[in-house]
Amino acid sequence: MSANGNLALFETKAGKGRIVFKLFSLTILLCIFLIWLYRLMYVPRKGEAGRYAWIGMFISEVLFGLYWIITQIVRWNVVHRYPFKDRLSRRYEDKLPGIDIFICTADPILEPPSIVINTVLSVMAYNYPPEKLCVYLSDDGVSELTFYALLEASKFSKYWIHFCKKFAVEPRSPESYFALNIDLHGSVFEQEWSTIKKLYEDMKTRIASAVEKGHLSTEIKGQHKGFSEWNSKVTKRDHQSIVQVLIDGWNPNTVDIDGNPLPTLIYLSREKKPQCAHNFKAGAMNALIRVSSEISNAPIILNVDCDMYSTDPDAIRDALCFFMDEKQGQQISYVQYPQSYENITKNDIYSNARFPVLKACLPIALRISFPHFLCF
Ligand SMILES: O=c1ccn([C@@H]2O[C@H](COP(=O)(O)OP(=O)(O)O[C@H]3O[C@H](CO)[C@@H](O)[C@H](O)[C@H]3O)[C@@H](O)[C@H]2O)c(=O)[nH]1
Ligand SMILES: [Mn+2]
Repeated sequence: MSANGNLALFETKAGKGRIVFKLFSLTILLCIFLIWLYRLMYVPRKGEAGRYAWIGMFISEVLFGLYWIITQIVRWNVVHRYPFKDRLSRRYEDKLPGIDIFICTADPILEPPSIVINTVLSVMAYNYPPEKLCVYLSDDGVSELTFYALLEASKFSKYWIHFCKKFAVEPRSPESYFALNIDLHGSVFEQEWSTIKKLYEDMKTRIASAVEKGHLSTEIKGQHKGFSEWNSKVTKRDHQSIVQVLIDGWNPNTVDIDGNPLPTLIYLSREKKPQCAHNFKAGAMNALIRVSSEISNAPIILNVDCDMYSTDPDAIRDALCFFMDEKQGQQISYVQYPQSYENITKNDIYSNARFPVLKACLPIALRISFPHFLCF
């Protein structure tokens, strides 16, 4: 129960088996100490064989031991946190805050535009009032192709967001959604599914052919005034700042195919000069904060890398349960979503799926039970 008699927006529950875990952990700690003691007591004397190998082993064991002790800190008092979105809606549906969503991309080859727009579309389609969402794509690769793909995505979003909300589809990255084996029940759904899939495939083909050519036709460049920012002087390490509004959500005429408002969508490529350090993602985030503070200035910022997408359309509402809880919200300034991975090799010998991390460590380290962001 929170201060003014309302039920709390999230709940904290102690994890099970904490005592057993602590006992288990202490036995390992004891073993580590015994190994260190053994190494110290039997160091080979000067001139004896194996002295340096012994000392090397001891140093490694001390480092690994200390690392292990640090990892135990986050597992010591396991708690899980559960957000209550229904309570949030009941109390704050009319007063939900604006959200600025920052997506970072840096290289159109390593992070292909077709992947970047899937990230963009997945966050534009959140179950959240669109007029309160402002999506910024920061492009450190200053790529015309990325800008073109975003322009295409801004047009497709008018169909996609409407389709997602009408049929409550998940996930909201079109690439991942259309890769699912879906039971196409009911004629209305089937018809709309096919229409949207065709629009998506056509868009993908147009983007792929532009990427393959490596440049854009005059016809494409005529589609938006923003293309005029690119000239022969623009290089990845030296260019002026580019800010282009692709969807102006504040304009009442900007609507989806059913007349519903759309989230704002903005392209940003911060200024870069060869003599100034650009500071990678951190530099991009600083630029995003400065630009967004002049445009939307939302009190909450959501940051997503361009090589992942949001798997839960209610992810924002989950985080808001933590920030807006009347009693504890003031003490929370940061919420981390767990990540999981697609495109894993068959037997996942390097544990890229990070099953143990996701199922065992993250809920503990982050102390939340949460929807995921999925990496491509
Ligand atoms: O000059 C740069 C370099 C990178 N990025 C972006 O930063 C993000 C992360 O970079 P990446 O190379 O993909 O790093 P990862 O190791 O995949 O990402 C993890 O590690 C990063 C560095 O610790 C964190 O910033 C990320 O959130 C985390 O997912 C990506 O969206 C990039 O596009 C930029 O915007 N500008
Ligand atoms: Mn990455």
